[in-house]
Amino acid sequence: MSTHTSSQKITTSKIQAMKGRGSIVSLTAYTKPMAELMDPFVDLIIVGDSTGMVAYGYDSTLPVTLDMMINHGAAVVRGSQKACVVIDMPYGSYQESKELAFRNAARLLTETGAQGIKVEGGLELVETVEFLVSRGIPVMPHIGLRPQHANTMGGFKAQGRDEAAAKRLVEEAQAFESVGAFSVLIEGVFEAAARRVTQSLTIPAIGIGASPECDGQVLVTEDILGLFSDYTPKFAKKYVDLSAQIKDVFALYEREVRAGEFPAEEHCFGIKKQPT
Ligand SMILES: Nc1nc(=O)c2c([nH]1)NC[C@@H]1CN(c3ccc(C(=O)N[C@@H](CCC(=O)O)C(=O)O)cc3)CN21
Ligand SMILES: CC(C)C(=O)C(=O)O
Ligand SMILES: [Mg+2]
Repeated sequence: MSTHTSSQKITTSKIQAMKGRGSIVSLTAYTKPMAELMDPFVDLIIVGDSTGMVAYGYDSTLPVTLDMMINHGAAVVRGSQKACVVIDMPYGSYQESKELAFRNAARLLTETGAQGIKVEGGLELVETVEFLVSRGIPVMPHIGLRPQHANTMGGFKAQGRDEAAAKRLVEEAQAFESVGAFSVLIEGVFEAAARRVTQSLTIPAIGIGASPECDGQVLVTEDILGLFSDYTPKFAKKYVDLSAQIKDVFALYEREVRAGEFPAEEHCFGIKKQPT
């Protein structure tokens, strides 16, 4: 882990100051090589607990542990020069008490070098966010569709459809802003609600499946690359089908090995001629 704060690194304060200055660009990453590839193009890298579903094959994000997030977070930090890195707190690591939330959030920052953490919640979490921010931890609350709450929300359902729901999202976002959140993430929300939330804040609202009304956009990287297809959220645009290209390479490799065409001479340590 780097012990010096690099001057070119985008801080959470810089992300906060990007409100109203054009769209903030963000993607998820779980590994060093992927972080390295996206770093020049994004302002913010989110180490998402979606890794549980994307990389581990779980059918929800609930089994993801703090240790998993620390390992992925440290890998992503090693691959990022410039982008701000924010790590998801996994289910069960912050809901019980603000003290436990602080202890676990501090581990995420100190053991990875990331700049901030993200927690899923509503008004019940405002006190915790205040506790963390006042003790030096930049926090991005995640509102709207909250995958860690799928069991009590009837699955992965879009949020903020009616007036009451939109009003509640605005209340939650404003409460988080008032206790010092540097930004909010808003997921799976109807456009009108997303617009109201974004316009009601002086901190940026970064959206996933929350319309172009937000101050920035994030998507799960494997979704845009065509590397994940267990399910496809409506909002996940597939820019390329890398799965097909990877399968072509595997098929070619299989053919060459079975045909004895690989390895060729240039891939071998040649047998040294014995002096006779
Ligand atoms: N690969 C991946 N991409 C994601 O965006 C993502 C994850 N994993 N894991 C964590 C959560 C789960 N997410 C999801 C998963 C499924 C839907 C989905 O299928 N939604 C349907 C129904 C919406 C509704 O009924 O209102 C859709 O059509 O989008 C949405 C978000 C978003 N996050
Ligand atoms: C919404 C995204 C950034 C997320 O929380 C995840 O990937 O886990
Ligand atoms: Mg998440």
